Amino acid sequence: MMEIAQLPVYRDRHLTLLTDLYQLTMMYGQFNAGRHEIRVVFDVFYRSNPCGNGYVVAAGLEQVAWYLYHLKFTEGDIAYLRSLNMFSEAFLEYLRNFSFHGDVYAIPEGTLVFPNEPLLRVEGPIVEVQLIESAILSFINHQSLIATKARRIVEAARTNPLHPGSPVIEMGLRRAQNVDASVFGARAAYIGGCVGTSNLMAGESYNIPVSGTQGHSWIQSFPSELDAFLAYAEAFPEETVLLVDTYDVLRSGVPNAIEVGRRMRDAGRSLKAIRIDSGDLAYLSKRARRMLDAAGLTDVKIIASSDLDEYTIRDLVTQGAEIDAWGVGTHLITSSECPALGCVYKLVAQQVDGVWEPRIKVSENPNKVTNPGRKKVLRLFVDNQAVADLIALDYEHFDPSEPLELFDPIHTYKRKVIENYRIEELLVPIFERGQLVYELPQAHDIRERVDLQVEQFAAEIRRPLKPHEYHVDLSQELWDLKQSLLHQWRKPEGKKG
Ligand SMILES: Nc1ncnc2c1ncn2[C@@H]1O[C@H](COP(=O)(O)OP(=O)(O)OP(=O)(O)O)[C@@H](O)[C@H]1O
Ligand SMILES: O=P(O)(O)OC[C@H]1O[C@H](OP(=O)(O)OP(=O)(O)O)[C@H](O)[C@@H]1O
Ligand SMILES: O=C(O)c1cccnc1
Repeated sequence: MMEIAQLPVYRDRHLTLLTDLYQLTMMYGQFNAGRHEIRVVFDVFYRSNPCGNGYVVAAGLEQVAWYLYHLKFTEGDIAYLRSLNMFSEAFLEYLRNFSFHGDVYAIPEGTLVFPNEPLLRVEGPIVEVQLIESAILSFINHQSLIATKARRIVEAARTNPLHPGSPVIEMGLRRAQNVDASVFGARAAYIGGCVGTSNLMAGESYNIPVSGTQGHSWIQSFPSELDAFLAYAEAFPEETVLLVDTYDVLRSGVPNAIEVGRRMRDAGRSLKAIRIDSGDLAYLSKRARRMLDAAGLTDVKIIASSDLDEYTIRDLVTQGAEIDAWGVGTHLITSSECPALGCVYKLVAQQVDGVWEPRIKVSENPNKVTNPGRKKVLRLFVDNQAVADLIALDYEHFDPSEPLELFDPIHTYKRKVIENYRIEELLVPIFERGQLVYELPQAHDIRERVDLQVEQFAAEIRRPLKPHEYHVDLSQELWDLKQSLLHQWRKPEGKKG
């Protein structure tokens, strides 16, 4: 954790009051009633995949770990809370010694996850676990969303038969919703599969490869486009990328780039790439390719940028665009098509006299009824393909040598039996009694994990449009428990917890 605390993105940070006031009002109410030590369990989960995707790439856990590790109220925080005239001095005094003593289990970053399964399970004294809801959701919602969007864009770029594996570079800093969205967004984009970022703070913080070309201002500031290109090639002889669309791509930009390319070749160097940032990218890239090839500059790559997203990239690929690499900003860093992931944080169990009691939130909408109890998430594999995730109560045991009947928790007539399966338990310990027990992986290791994860799922689940729904089922015991609690709370008098 000390290493992470030194990362530029976390330097001089203090986020304890990054919470909603109602968390403090609930904490105070519990404290006032002498209930603040009651132990509870909350689950973090979302209900539907963003952008019509078939899955989400889990991300944001590192930020959660940093936040919980550093959670404490400063004198400044306490003075501000006092100024609200809502809390007693006894409560403010209690906050002075506050820190996180709970347990956190989480699905590691870079794992493919699905609706309704707990991505995090947080256990601890109710006041502590309540305070952290807002910040945890903000970290997980943001980074998981951007990692998922990035994955969609990267997968689109990989469909290019002319340039298989053509890389995507994240360049959205200027369009991101401010500092954290840009830096943590760049991290998430890298986890999702981008090869690098233009954002230096993200590069410095997370060891993400950085890259940069030049803007139109560079070209405009010289007497001619050729002068600008030559000066750039002089300054960066090993990494010369020339922006060719300031005046006229085919009449001026590409011919000038070819001139620079020839001169570099004569000097024993090589022009690396041109970048086209406007116009019809299919037409211009094909024409530019022909012109470069005709000049013997077959190694010069073509980078495209200009309001790209996964749809435009796929479309350009089908048009046979000669694009070797993609620079993507706005639509990636803001996930403009689907601007929020809906992770929620729900109370699922509470300790009463030392015994865990399940809790449920009832809703008219069956999809919104929560899954009660302390649970685990099991991923079931048959022949190394993930076939379903099973949410079960944490004490349940499954013997993979015995057949297992799975059923849809809403349409229970939909059933299937699996045999000779393998189980992977997804939730791993992150904090135990307030101590960080998890070694946080590097961003590039998480990125590699995504590639491995994706291979475990059928193509039907991964396709970008109307994917097949991956099964997330409940164990029989959990389903029975849910039904019994539902019946109990739907009785007119209900039962108070
Ligand atoms: N061949 C193509 N097929 C589909 N979409 C394309 C193609 N070429 C470019 N696009 C997309 O069309 C849009 C063009 O944007 P816009 O009309 O703002 O003009 P522009 O060419 O970027 O010019 P400028 O940056 O000078 O305003 C971008 O989103 C770009 O990604
Ligand atoms: O298009 P995006 O996916 O957001 O990618 C980043 C954009 O940022 C830069 O544009 P700039 O700020 O100079 O504006 P402009 O090119 O749109 O004029 C760059 O030239 C890209 O076009
Ligand atoms: O390096 C680039 O080309 C770049 C960086 C940020 C935004 N647009 C372009």
